[in-house]
Amino acid sequence: MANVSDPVKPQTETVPDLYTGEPPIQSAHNTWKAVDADLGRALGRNVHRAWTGQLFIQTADAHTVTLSAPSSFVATKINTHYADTISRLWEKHDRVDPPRAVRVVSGSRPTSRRGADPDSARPSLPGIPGARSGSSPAARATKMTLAPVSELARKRFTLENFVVGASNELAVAVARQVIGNQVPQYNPIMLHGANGMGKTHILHAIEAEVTERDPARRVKFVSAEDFVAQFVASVRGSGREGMSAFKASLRDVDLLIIDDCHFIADKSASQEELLHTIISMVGAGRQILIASDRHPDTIEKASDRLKSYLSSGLVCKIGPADYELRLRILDRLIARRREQGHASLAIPQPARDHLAARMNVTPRDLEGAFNQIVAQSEFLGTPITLETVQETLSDSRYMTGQRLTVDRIQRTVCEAFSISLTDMSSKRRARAVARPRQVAMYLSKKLTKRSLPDIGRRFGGRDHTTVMHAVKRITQLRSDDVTFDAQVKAVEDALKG
Ligand SMILES: Nc1ncnc2c1ncn2[C@@H]1O[C@H](COP(=O)(O)OP(=O)(O)OP(=O)(O)O)[C@@H](O)[C@H]1O
Repeated sequence: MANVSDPVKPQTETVPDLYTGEPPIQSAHNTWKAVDADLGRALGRNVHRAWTGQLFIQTADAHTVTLSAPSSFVATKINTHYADTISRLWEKHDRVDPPRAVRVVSGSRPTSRRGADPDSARPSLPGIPGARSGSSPAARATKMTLAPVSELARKRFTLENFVVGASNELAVAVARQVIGNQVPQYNPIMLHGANGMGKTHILHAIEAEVTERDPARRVKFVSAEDFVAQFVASVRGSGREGMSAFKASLRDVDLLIIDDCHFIADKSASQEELLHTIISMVGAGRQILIASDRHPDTIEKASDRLKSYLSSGLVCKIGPADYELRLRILDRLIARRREQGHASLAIPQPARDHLAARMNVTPRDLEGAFNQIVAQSEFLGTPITLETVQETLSDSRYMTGQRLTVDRIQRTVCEAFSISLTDMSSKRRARAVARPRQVAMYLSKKLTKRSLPDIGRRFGGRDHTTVMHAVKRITQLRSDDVTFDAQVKAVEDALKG
């Protein structure tokens, strides 16, 4: 069995497995195909694409499979949020009997000219390899959730490293308020914003700063996925005591942080448990901080009661980063890379401008493109120029993030006007719903190549004349009403970057 304190070694054990007859690395690849497909379904396409979809098989032997993430940040996020799901699915699909332990490390592909990231020596899934034979999923879930954020993550995800702009300044102010005040001013606090906007960064920064400033203040950070896994495990397996222990582990703290809460939405029993957790924390005067990729009102399948409690304290949005903020994030990335020993790293101004202008989706995409450009220049020993940046960004992976679809327009409009996605296709005619719907139709016509009938179909099967009317109405309103015009322009800018 691989010792997690060893650095990642090339795969050594090539003896075919007695059960499958396949070499371990081959069966690992085959198993991964099935797990990869299931992960997309279990976590949702966006989450999978952003995180677990980036994993690849690093090594495999008869006992352990090592999955590698492209950076220590991605490895940390996967280990703190998705490790249990990966383990569970691996166990389900592994072609080797008994199923192998899985661990996630950060590091480059085996064919790379570079060695594995030193981070990879860290035990990324504490307890997993040694615990496989005897430990229950619940026990493993608990261990994983309690795994401390790595030192590296702690140093990196600080408020100091978080670049503040108009789209996130409220969230940062709220974070500072939570860090500085033991007595909650607003409770619960709900932080929402699309994937990759920096929610997890802020949450980790709060956790780290509170722990450092005041070790007596008990802080618990849990992903919604682990919340569900532990809740289900305690319902199924460990009787009344297990359930009490689960509740206590969440509620007997001074600050409870729950990430990716939208994950709980379609799980009714977990929703109920979350609701009672919120009520209990607020009632006891203990701070609860929750992050989600959307406004509570637009979490489909969340009960009205849960939505109402989630919105009952303070709801704080992190909006899309504008060009100026993206440029400053880029500067921060460059400065950090220089501090890490790449003192000569240089990106000429036109290349920086191009990068910040093109990578108009999220800070995560910007960071991914930056890493790609720097790595390419290091590996090839070539300088970074406007041309090399243009070439890298023409890669389809970066282009797909920017493609404007009716679906993306609808989601962005819903977020901007705080209505639910179902309202886009509903028959509701109240102005609070009908106007944003018209805005989404107008923007779909303006920003995509879709025909009027096609757009109509995507709004609950409406006629093309309805879309035409929406386009006329919004055009008229924009010229009559400057405030409304500014509102629509903000949405359009966010979509175009
Ligand atoms: N304002 C910012 N300044 C510096 N880095 C940022 C900023 N916003 C985001 N990032 C970086 O972008 C990456 C993605 O951020 P993070 O994972 O916190 O997003 P998220 O909103 O939690 O996404 P998800 O919903 O997918 O979990 C991280 O590397 C984070 O450090």
